[in-house]
Amino acid sequence: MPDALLVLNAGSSSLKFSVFLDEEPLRLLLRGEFEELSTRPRFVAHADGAVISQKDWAPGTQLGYTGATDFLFAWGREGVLGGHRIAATGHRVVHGGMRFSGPALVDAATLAELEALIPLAPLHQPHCVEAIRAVTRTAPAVPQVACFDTAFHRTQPPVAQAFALPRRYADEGVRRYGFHGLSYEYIASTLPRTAPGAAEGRTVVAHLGNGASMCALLRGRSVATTMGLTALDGLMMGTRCGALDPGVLLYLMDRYGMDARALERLLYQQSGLLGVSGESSDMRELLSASSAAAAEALELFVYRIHRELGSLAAALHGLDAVVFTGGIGEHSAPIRERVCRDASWLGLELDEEANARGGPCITRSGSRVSAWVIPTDEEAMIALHTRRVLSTTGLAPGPQ
Ligand SMILES: Nc1ncnc2c1ncn2[C@@H]1O[C@H](COP(=O)(O)OP(=O)(O)O)[C@@H](O)[C@H]1O
Ligand SMILES: CC(=O)OP(=O)(O)O
Ligand SMILES: [Mg+2]
Repeated sequence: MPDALLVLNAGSSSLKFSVFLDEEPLRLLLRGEFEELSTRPRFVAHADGAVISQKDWAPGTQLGYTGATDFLFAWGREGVLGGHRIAATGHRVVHGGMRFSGPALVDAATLAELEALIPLAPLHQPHCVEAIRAVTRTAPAVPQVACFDTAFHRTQPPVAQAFALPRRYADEGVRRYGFHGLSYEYIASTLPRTAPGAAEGRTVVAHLGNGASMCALLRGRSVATTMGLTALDGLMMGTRCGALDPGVLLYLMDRYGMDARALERLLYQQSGLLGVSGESSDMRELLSASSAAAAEALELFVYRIHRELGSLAAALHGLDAVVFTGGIGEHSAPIRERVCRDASWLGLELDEEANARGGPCITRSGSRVSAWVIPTDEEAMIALHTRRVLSTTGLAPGPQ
């Protein structure tokens, strides 16, 4: 009987999980999510498209990532895994800093390094560190593998990773890292099958979810991306501001006496779609809202994507294809349509019907630049990395 691989993706307020069977190719057994972990926790698990388990906690319950992980392992022992043993847990870890350019087996030293990177990803890193600690406590014999959002971008040329700051800051690691790398890596791995021209050429992938970024791929390798040292830079996001004149920070500090924590709250949690609309960080809600502020938030969201598309096309010295992915990129035809219309000067001719259908190709047959909708799967990428690390470190379990 094949072993199971558990994948944990700790987001800013949710914990997504998947269980894959270690077959060739990997087979998804079930997946699910905990939402609103510190306010109104909910758990749901799906298998073969149907809900197999659900639980709601009382409003105000502080389940947290530790409580969620403990619950998940206890639930797993109730028979839902059909006797498959969990051979390893793979985690999405947002920041790998300078040290990690590929997945790594977690030990005490690795965990300490991940913890030291918390200030660089305050919305994400504390949660994956907490999930790793919880698994260590609940299932100490299960090996854990950290898979980094930053790793895929380490192929970028030095100039794309540089800030124009005095050199000593770069030497201590103040440079552009980029994120959503597991998503981009997954998309790059599917291109030869789904969009062969894009796989061989100059492609910009737009990962548009709660967090949003874009990546320039040259023959499937990252050469530039919109996020930087932290997951704040680049596009406007659900609650994050994206690119900002650094002078704004100086102004806010002088004018309002804001310190680092106050700026962190403002830039990570109160800005973006939420800040500009004053209503919601959720794209679905804004698309159905009627206020002028919601319309302005959408206009700015699309404008920023278009501006970054031009910039990444410049980094690629041209453009052959655009890929939309992430919750918004995969599901919002109106946002894709607005971006593609703005990008018509690049030679992108939208096929409205194909776009309304959700693709995969959403441009007309003669379009010089093609555009695609490709669902991402960060969890599958993590499972693949986890399996590889297990086999290269000799931890892959033998027949049972
Ligand atoms: N049908 C849809 N139309 C428009 N936006 C959608 C749709 N479905 C999901 N979204 C948006 O996707 C975003 C969440 O993206 P997702 O990639 O799931 O988030 P996360 O970054 O938390 O993984 C939300 O803004 C949500 O409103
Ligand atoms: C890095 C990042 O922004 O991740 P997410 O989209 O999950 O918030
Ligand atoms: Mg995401």
